[in-house]
Amino acid sequence: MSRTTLSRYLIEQTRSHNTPADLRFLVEVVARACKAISHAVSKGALGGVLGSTDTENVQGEVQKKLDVMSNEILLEANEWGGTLAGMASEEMDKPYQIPGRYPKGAYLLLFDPLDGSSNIDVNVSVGTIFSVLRCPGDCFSQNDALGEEAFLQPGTKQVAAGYAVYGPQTMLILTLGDGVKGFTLDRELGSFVLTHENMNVPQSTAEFAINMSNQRHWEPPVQRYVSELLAGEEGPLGKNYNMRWIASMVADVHRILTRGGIFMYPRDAREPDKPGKLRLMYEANPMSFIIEQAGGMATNGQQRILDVQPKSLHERVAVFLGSKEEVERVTGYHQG
Ligand SMILES: O=P(O)(O)OC[C@H]1O[C@](O)(COP(=O)(O)O)[C@@H](O)[C@@H]1O
Ligand SMILES: [Mg+2]
Ligand SMILES: [Mg+2]
Repeated sequence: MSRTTLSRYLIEQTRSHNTPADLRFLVEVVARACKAISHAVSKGALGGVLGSTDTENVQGEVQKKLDVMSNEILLEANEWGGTLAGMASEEMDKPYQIPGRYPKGAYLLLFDPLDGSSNIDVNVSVGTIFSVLRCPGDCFSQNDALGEEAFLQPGTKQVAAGYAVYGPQTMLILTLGDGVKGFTLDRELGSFVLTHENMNVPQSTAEFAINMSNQRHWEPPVQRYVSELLAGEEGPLGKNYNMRWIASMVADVHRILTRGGIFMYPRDAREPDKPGKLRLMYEANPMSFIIEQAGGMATNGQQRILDVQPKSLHERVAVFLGSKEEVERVTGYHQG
């Protein structure tokens, strides 16, 4: 029996679900870039790709060499194809303008080129997260420059989202708004092959993920919830919970997509003007779209993440996502 590659899946989607041909091409190009990033990541010390640069990104974080390389790979792969009006990245201050020599298209691509950078040098899974929006009608200003405003759309407007995880296997997880598919990179074939037909997040779980070292900074609803998880069978939830924290959102979310769980990165008291660590546009929105499409739930404690109206490109947001029962519970604790 022939195997379903990503290309074949996308062509079938074009036929059966009217996925536009330019969106199909866009996803294929992103997948090709992820293959190149996977290749670079796998070289490790042999390829001289480990370690940091002497630059900082707009968030004030020191950039790893692979953060910069992955960003460049994604820009170069996507700028000429004629599907995009512009791109935005966690690693770039301002939106990337499609060079004048290339045709422009209808979509906006946003990405976290390398998620989990702190894990690169210790050979733990990292990934790439991406989100696709339509460029609104008034996308370009009079001088043909693409402004930040075009990107400031709530997550409900995403037409596609996905991530690649560079782990023991390289996988690409994709949603076009019709469920979640998982593809595994066949290195001999050079193609992503459909291996996970319908990814579903179990409704209930006994596994949680949070950076416990921040406990003293959390707000009361999260303090309450996590203390109940830790109380186990003797506590109000009446069961024992296990904990996992990989510190790469892609890897933590991938585990949850595979076997359930709840992932939390709450806002805390350290930087009151920043609601959490994770970025709404590059991390929270695409992951929330995927989790919801897989039957899970994603909130910032107050509301559905996909409904948050972004005010700036690099905005941060608190994140609670995964198995519905637990996300509902901790969200409820925020609401009194
Ligand atoms: O350092 P901490 O608190 O464990 O934070 C880990 C979180 O930060 C992130 O690494 C942020 O992503 P980047 O590596 O893209 O900056 C998430 O992937 C992860 O969930
Ligand atoms: Mg990240
Ligand atoms: Mg990153």
